[in-house]
Amino acid sequence: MAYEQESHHHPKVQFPLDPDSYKIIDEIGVGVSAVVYKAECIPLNSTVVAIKAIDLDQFKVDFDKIRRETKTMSLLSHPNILNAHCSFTVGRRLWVVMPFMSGGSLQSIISSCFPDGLSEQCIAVVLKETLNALSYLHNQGHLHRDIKAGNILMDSNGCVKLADFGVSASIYESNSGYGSGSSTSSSSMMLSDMTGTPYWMAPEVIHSHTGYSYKADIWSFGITALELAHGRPPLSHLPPWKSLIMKITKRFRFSDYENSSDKHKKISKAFKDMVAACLDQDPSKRPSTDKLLRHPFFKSCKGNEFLVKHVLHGLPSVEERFRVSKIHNKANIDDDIEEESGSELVKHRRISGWNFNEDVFQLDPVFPGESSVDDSVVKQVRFGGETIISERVVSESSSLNLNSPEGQSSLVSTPPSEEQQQSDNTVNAETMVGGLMTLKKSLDDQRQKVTDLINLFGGEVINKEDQTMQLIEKLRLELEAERQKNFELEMELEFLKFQVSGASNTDDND
Ligand SMILES: Nc1ncnc2c1ncn2[C@@H]1O[C@H](COP(=O)(O)OP(=O)(O)OP(=O)(O)O)[C@@H](O)[C@H]1O
Repeated sequence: MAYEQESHHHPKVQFPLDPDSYKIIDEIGVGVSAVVYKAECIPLNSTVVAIKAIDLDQFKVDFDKIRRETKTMSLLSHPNILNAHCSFTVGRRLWVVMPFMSGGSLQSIISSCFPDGLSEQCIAVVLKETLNALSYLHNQGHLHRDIKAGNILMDSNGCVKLADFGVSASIYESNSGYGSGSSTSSSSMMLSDMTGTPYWMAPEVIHSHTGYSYKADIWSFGITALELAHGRPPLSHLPPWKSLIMKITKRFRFSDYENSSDKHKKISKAFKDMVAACLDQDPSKRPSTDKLLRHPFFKSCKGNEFLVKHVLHGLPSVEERFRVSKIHNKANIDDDIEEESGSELVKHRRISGWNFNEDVFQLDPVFPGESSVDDSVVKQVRFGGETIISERVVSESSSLNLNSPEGQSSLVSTPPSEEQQQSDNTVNAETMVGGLMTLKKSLDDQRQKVTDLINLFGGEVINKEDQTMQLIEKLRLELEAERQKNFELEMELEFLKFQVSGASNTDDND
């Protein structure tokens, strides 16, 4: 076994390092590459634990690195950080045994019980505790790299802990290669290897000029704030690749997250101001964790009992919620399939630009022919005293045209106005290539997810997909052969021409 078993800390309580000591009770979550179980540790009085089983086949695992990092992580200790009990490999999976947090993740809480988000008072408690954890990590010289509601867990006392730091983080990281002091300097390397969904990713991580820094954690923290407030991260109504394009083309702004369903939601000035600071495009302008902790939004913040009363009270168990969400997801997939066949045209129409809709605080797509794209005005929206939106949307003829091969949609922008050019980086080739690589990765991930789901609900479609792929491959080969033949014929023709002209030349000479 390449990875030695590792008991993480607390020498008093030794969690056993073999799978047989654990009795799996229920599935409580699935991530991109892991399944999370509720289990009992039999030799330890059947202590309830959570086990995250990570599929190692998906990662280029560097066991030495994981071992080193888990050692370091186990030395970290903070009331708002969830430390794993131990970890060991089981076949091709890494089991990370950790305390069971009965409330589950904030993501699972909001998605099943608070679809329109939590109240600001609850958010303040959750974020403050998260910030305590993040501040501790940053002050110890560590980055989290995956701040999101899915990684913030709550126990039965309303205590909030930041998770997915340590073993799993180091796996994802060893795969991603971005990070402090990393020898990976090629941005395309960093991007092509990047894992995870992009909604929480800071623009500079995608652009990759500077790589990941503390301030990228702050960006993700800001996105998480919006996620808690609205029940989902900004742009999540778009597929990940589109959210990426919007960021690459700098079309992502703070207000993009607003959708018409929450337009009546009252958001306090302090909250807007705090989030706007975290989501500054310029990392150096984003506040540090310590500065954030002093922000007025966290003044007169309630305690954990408040969360027990307003969030946990009456909440179904995490396993129950997971069961329901699984059924719900399946229903959604069915809906999508139906919708796809019915309104394909609408969904696959090309988009010629984006118009900022001030009334509903969102970006509306503009379809070719509707010609409502204002191609002369630089739109600016002021928000909390700062200019958040500075958008120039122009007609189709000019510059960047990301036309997907399927002709699904395209985003079009023009060269920025002079004053914009000074402040805005224009999209360069490196950025585009990097971004597209990330995009490809994201699409691959999505494809994998869809494949997994299809497998889960019966594999028939897979065969169709396989057949289609085979057909495409066959056609590609045929096309290639055809091209080769054409080429040979052309060469032959050239040769004949040459011979003919050579012959006539000699004739002339004669
Ligand atoms: N220690 C734990 N106690 C209780 N529930 C947990 C625990 N760890 C994870 N979960 C539940 O399992 C779900 C999935 O966890 P996981 O970390 O795999 O997912 P994720 O962070 O949403 O996805 P990703 O793999 O993209 O990071 C969480 O949303 C949470 O509800």
